[in-house]
Amino acid sequence: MKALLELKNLTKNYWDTNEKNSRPFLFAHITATIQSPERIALLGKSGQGKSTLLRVLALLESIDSGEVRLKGLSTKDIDTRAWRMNIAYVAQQSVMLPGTIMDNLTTVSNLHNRAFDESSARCLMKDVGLEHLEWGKQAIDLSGGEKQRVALVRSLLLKPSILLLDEVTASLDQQSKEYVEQLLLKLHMEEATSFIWVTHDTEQAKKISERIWYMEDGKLTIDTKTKQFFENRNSVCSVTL
Ligand SMILES: Nc1ncnc2c1ncn2[C@@H]1O[C@H](COP(=O)(O)OP(=O)(O)OP(=O)(O)O)[C@@H](O)[C@H]1O
Repeated sequence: MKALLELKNLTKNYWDTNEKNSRPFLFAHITATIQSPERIALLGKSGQGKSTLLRVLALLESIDSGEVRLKGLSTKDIDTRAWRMNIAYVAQQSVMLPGTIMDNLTTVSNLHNRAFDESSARCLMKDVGLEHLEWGKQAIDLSGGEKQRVALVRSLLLKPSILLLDEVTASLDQQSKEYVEQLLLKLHMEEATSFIWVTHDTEQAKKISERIWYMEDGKLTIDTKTKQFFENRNSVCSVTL
Protein backbone atom coordinates (compact mmCIF):
# COMPACT_ATOMS: atom_id res chain seq x y z
CA MET A 1 0.00 0.00 0.00
CA LYS A 2 1.25 3.50 -0.86
CA ALA A 3 2.18 5.71 2.08
CA LEU A 4 -0.07 8.69 2.66
CA LEU A 5 2.81 11.16 2.79
CA GLU A 6 6.55 10.74 2.35
CA LEU A 7 9.17 13.36 3.13
CA LYS A 8 12.43 12.35 1.50
CA ASN A 9 15.66 14.14 2.33
CA LEU A 10 14.08 17.61 2.44
CA THR A 11 16.63 20.39 2.66
CA LYS A 12 15.88 24.08 2.86
CA ASN A 13 18.76 26.54 2.80
CA TYR A 14 18.67 29.88 4.54
CA TRP A 15 17.22 32.64 2.38
CA ASP A 16 19.91 35.15 3.20
CA THR A 17 23.26 33.52 2.58
CA ASN A 18 25.11 36.64 3.81
CA GLU A 19 23.56 36.31 7.22
CA LYS A 20 25.93 34.75 9.78
CA ASN A 21 24.42 31.38 10.57
CA SER A 22 26.11 28.50 12.29
CA ARG A 23 25.01 26.19 9.46
CA PRO A 24 24.18 26.78 5.78
CA PHE A 25 20.69 25.29 5.96
CA LEU A 26 17.51 25.98 7.89
CA PHE A 27 16.82 22.25 7.90
CA ALA A 28 18.42 19.33 6.10
CA HIS A 29 17.69 15.71 5.20
CA ILE A 30 14.26 15.65 6.80
CA THR A 31 12.96 12.16 6.12
CA ALA A 32 9.72 10.79 7.55
CA THR A 33 6.67 8.86 6.44
CA ILE A 34 3.01 8.92 7.34
CA GLN A 35 1.96 5.42 6.41
CA SER A 36 -1.74 5.64 7.26
CA PRO A 37 -4.02 8.20 8.93
CA GLU A 38 -2.12 9.57 11.87
CA ARG A 39 -1.98 12.50 14.32
CA ILE A 40 1.45 14.08 14.53
CA ALA A 41 2.63 16.93 16.73
CA LEU A 42 5.62 18.77 15.26
CA LEU A 43 7.69 20.21 18.10
CA GLY A 44 10.92 22.12 18.52
CA LYS A 45 12.08 25.45 19.76
CA SER A 46 11.48 28.68 17.87
CA GLY A 47 13.19 29.21 14.55
CA GLN A 48 13.81 25.53 13.75
CA GLY A 49 11.82 25.79 10.52
CA LYS A 50 8.62 24.01 11.59
CA SER A 51 6.34 26.53 9.86
CA THR A 52 8.59 26.55 6.83
CA LEU A 53 8.42 22.76 6.65
CA LEU A 54 4.59 22.91 6.73
CA ARG A 55 4.62 25.53 3.98
CA VAL A 56 6.92 23.33 1.90
CA LEU A 57 4.46 20.44 2.28
CA ALA A 58 1.63 22.78 1.23
CA LEU A 59 3.64 23.88 -1.84
CA LEU A 60 3.72 27.46 -0.58
CA GLU A 61 7.49 27.42 -0.27
CA SER A 62 10.13 25.85 -2.53
CA ILE A 63 12.57 23.21 -1.38
CA ASP A 64 16.29 23.19 -2.22
CA SER A 65 16.56 19.43 -2.42
CA GLY A 66 14.56 16.35 -1.64
CA GLU A 67 11.10 15.20 -2.55
CA VAL A 68 7.59 15.00 -1.11
CA ARG A 69 5.20 12.27 -2.19
CA LEU A 70 1.49 12.23 -1.56
CA LYS A 71 -0.08 8.77 -1.92
CA GLY A 72 2.93 7.77 -4.02
CA LEU A 73 2.72 10.77 -6.36
CA SER A 74 5.37 13.47 -6.43
CA THR A 75 4.63 17.20 -6.71
CA LYS A 76 5.48 16.90 -10.40
CA ASP A 77 2.72 14.33 -10.94
CA ILE A 78 -0.13 16.36 -9.44
CA ASP A 79 -1.13 19.95 -10.13
CA THR A 80 -0.93 22.38 -7.24
CA ARG A 81 -4.68 22.80 -6.90
CA ALA A 82 -5.28 19.05 -6.62
CA TRP A 83 -2.41 18.78 -4.14
CA ARG A 84 -3.91 21.50 -1.94
CA MET A 85 -7.31 19.81 -1.96
CA ASN A 86 -5.64 16.82 -0.32
CA ILE A 87 -3.24 18.60 1.95
CA ALA A 88 -4.42 21.86 3.48
CA TYR A 89 -2.35 24.40 5.40
CA VAL A 90 -3.91 26.46 8.17
CA ALA A 91 -1.60 29.36 9.00
CA GLN A 92 -0.72 30.74 12.41
CA GLN A 93 -1.69 34.25 11.27
CA SER A 94 -4.99 33.62 9.56
CA VAL A 95 -5.66 35.72 6.52
CA MET A 96 -9.26 36.61 5.79
CA LEU A 97 -10.28 37.05 2.18
CA PRO A 98 -12.05 40.34 1.42
CA GLY A 99 -15.79 40.28 2.11
CA THR A 100 -18.07 38.59 4.58
CA ILE A 101 -17.75 35.39 6.59
CA MET A 102 -20.03 33.78 3.99
CA ASP A 103 -17.67 34.95 1.21
CA ASN A 104 -14.75 33.41 3.11
CA LEU A 105 -16.52 30.11 3.57
CA THR A 106 -17.67 29.85 -0.06
CA THR A 107 -14.66 31.27 -1.92
CA VAL A 108 -12.35 28.37 -1.25
CA SER A 109 -15.01 25.86 -2.37
CA ASN A 110 -15.57 27.96 -5.52
CA LEU A 111 -11.83 28.10 -6.21
CA HIS A 112 -11.64 24.34 -6.06
CA ASN A 113 -14.84 23.84 -8.09
CA ARG A 114 -16.55 22.23 -5.13
CA ALA A 115 -20.21 22.80 -4.27
CA PHE A 116 -20.56 24.79 -1.05
CA ASP A 117 -21.91 22.47 1.64
CA GLU A 118 -23.82 24.86 3.88
CA SER A 119 -24.98 22.28 6.38
CA SER A 120 -21.39 21.03 6.92
CA ALA A 121 -20.26 24.63 7.26
CA ARG A 122 -22.92 25.30 9.91
CA CYS A 123 -21.93 22.13 11.83
CA LEU A 124 -18.23 23.01 11.69
CA MET A 125 -18.88 26.60 12.79
CA LYS A 126 -20.86 25.21 15.73
CA ASP A 127 -18.11 22.70 16.56
CA VAL A 128 -15.54 25.50 16.82
CA GLY A 129 -17.87 27.62 18.97
CA LEU A 130 -18.85 30.15 16.29
CA GLU A 131 -22.52 29.29 15.79
CA HIS A 132 -23.54 32.75 17.03
CA LEU A 133 -21.71 34.60 14.26
CA GLU A 134 -23.81 36.32 11.61
CA TRP A 135 -22.40 35.19 8.23
CA GLY A 136 -23.06 38.62 6.69
CA LYS A 137 -20.48 40.19 9.00
CA GLN A 138 -17.30 41.52 7.37
CA ALA A 139 -14.50 39.02 8.04
CA ILE A 140 -11.99 41.79 8.66
CA ASP A 141 -14.00 42.86 11.73
CA LEU A 142 -13.62 39.49 13.47
CA SER A 143 -11.33 39.05 16.45
CA GLY A 144 -8.02 37.20 15.99
CA GLY A 145 -9.44 34.03 17.56
CA GLU A 146 -12.58 34.18 15.41
CA LYS A 147 -10.50 34.67 12.26
CA GLN A 148 -8.36 31.68 13.24
CA ARG A 149 -11.44 29.45 13.57
CA VAL A 150 -13.11 30.72 10.37
CA ALA A 151 -9.83 30.01 8.55
CA LEU A 152 -9.82 26.49 9.98
CA VAL A 153 -13.45 25.84 8.96
CA ARG A 154 -12.69 27.24 5.49
CA SER A 155 -9.94 24.61 5.08
CA LEU A 156 -11.97 21.79 6.64
CA LEU A 157 -14.75 22.32 4.09
CA LEU A 158 -12.36 20.95 1.47
CA LYS A 159 -12.26 17.67 3.43
CA PRO A 160 -8.49 17.30 2.99
CA SER A 161 -6.90 13.98 3.91
CA ILE A 162 -3.99 15.79 5.60
CA LEU A 163 -4.14 19.00 7.60
CA LEU A 164 -1.05 21.10 8.26
CA LEU A 165 -1.88 23.06 11.40
CA ASP A 166 0.41 25.89 12.39
CA GLU A 167 -0.25 26.81 16.03
CA VAL A 168 -3.94 27.05 15.12
CA THR A 169 -5.11 27.52 18.69
CA ALA A 170 -2.48 30.09 19.66
CA SER A 171 -4.90 32.99 19.94
CA LEU A 172 -7.83 31.07 21.42
CA ASP A 173 -9.25 31.04 24.94
CA GLN A 174 -9.21 27.71 26.78
CA GLN A 175 -12.75 26.67 25.83
CA SER A 176 -12.37 27.53 22.14
CA LYS A 177 -9.03 25.70 22.14
CA GLU A 178 -10.73 22.59 23.52
CA TYR A 179 -13.51 22.84 20.92
CA VAL A 180 -10.92 22.90 18.14
CA GLU A 181 -8.95 19.99 19.66
CA GLN A 182 -12.12 17.91 20.01
CA LEU A 183 -13.19 18.67 16.46
CA LEU A 184 -9.84 17.64 15.00
CA LEU A 185 -9.77 14.44 17.06
CA LYS A 186 -13.31 13.68 15.85
CA LEU A 187 -12.32 14.27 12.21
CA HIS A 188 -9.41 11.89 12.67
CA MET A 189 -11.69 9.19 14.14
CA GLU A 190 -14.63 9.63 11.77
CA GLU A 191 -13.06 10.82 8.51
CA ALA A 192 -9.53 9.37 8.90
CA THR A 193 -8.08 12.88 8.60
CA SER A 194 -4.37 13.05 9.39
CA PHE A 195 -2.65 16.09 10.73
CA ILE A 196 0.76 17.53 11.39
CA TRP A 197 0.19 20.06 14.15
CA VAL A 198 2.89 22.55 15.14
CA THR A 199 2.50 23.50 18.78
CA HIS A 200 4.58 24.74 21.70
CA ASP A 201 1.96 23.50 24.14
CA THR A 202 3.11 20.18 25.62
CA GLU A 203 -0.27 19.39 27.18
CA GLN A 204 -1.87 19.90 23.79
CA ALA A 205 0.75 17.72 22.09
CA LYS A 206 0.05 14.93 24.59
CA LYS A 207 -3.67 15.23 24.06
CA ILE A 208 -3.91 15.50 20.29
CA SER A 209 -1.03 13.44 18.91
CA GLU A 210 -0.03 9.81 18.68
CA ARG A 211 3.42 10.57 17.25
CA ILE A 212 5.95 13.32 17.83
CA TRP A 213 8.32 14.78 15.29
CA TYR A 214 10.96 16.87 17.05
CA MET A 215 13.23 19.29 15.16
CA GLU A 216 16.56 20.45 16.52
CA ASP A 217 19.63 21.99 14.85
CA GLY A 218 17.93 21.73 11.48
CA LYS A 219 17.31 18.00 11.73
CA LEU A 220 14.37 15.82 12.57
CA THR A 221 16.08 14.30 15.58
CA ILE A 222 13.14 12.46 17.10
CA ASP A 223 10.30 10.58 15.43
CA THR A 224 8.56 8.49 18.04
CA LYS A 225 5.29 7.59 19.74
CA THR A 226 3.93 10.43 21.89
CA LYS A 227 3.83 8.27 25.02
CA GLN A 228 7.45 7.27 24.57
CA PHE A 229 8.54 10.86 23.86
CA PHE A 230 7.09 12.19 27.09
CA GLU A 231 8.27 9.21 29.14
CA ASN A 232 11.83 9.75 27.90
CA ARG A 233 11.70 13.52 28.00
CA ASN A 234 13.12 13.95 31.47
CA SER A 235 16.15 11.91 30.55
CA VAL A 236 16.65 13.81 27.26
CA CYS A 237 17.76 17.16 28.64
CA SER A 238 18.34 18.77 25.23
CA VAL A 239 14.65 18.59 24.37
CA THR A 240 13.27 22.15 24.53
CA LEU A 241 9.76 23.07 23.45
N1 LIG B 1 10.40 33.90 3.75
C1 LIG B 1 11.43 33.99 4.57
N2 LIG B 1 12.52 34.71 4.27
C2 LIG B 1 13.60 34.78 5.10
N3 LIG B 1 13.67 34.11 6.28
C3 LIG B 1 12.61 33.37 6.63
C4 LIG B 1 11.44 33.27 5.83
N4 LIG B 1 10.56 32.43 6.46
C5 LIG B 1 11.16 32.03 7.61
N5 LIG B 1 12.38 32.59 7.70
C6 LIG B 1 13.34 32.38 8.80
O1 LIG B 1 13.53 30.97 8.94
C7 LIG B 1 13.64 30.63 10.32
C8 LIG B 1 12.63 29.57 10.67
O2 LIG B 1 11.32 30.12 10.66
P1 LIG B 1 10.04 29.24 10.95
O3 LIG B 1 8.90 30.20 11.13
O4 LIG B 1 9.88 28.20 9.92
O5 LIG B 1 10.43 28.56 12.35
P2 LIG B 1 9.53 27.85 13.44
O6 LIG B 1 10.29 26.66 13.91
O7 LIG B 1 8.16 27.61 12.91
O8 LIG B 1 9.48 28.96 14.58
P3 LIG B 1 8.32 29.32 15.67
O9 LIG B 1 8.19 28.13 16.55
O10 LIG B 1 8.89 30.52 16.35
O11 LIG B 1 7.06 29.64 14.89
C9 LIG B 1 13.48 31.92 11.10
O12 LIG B 1 14.76 32.40 11.43
C10 LIG B 1 12.78 32.83 10.13
O13 LIG B 1 13.10 34.19 10.36
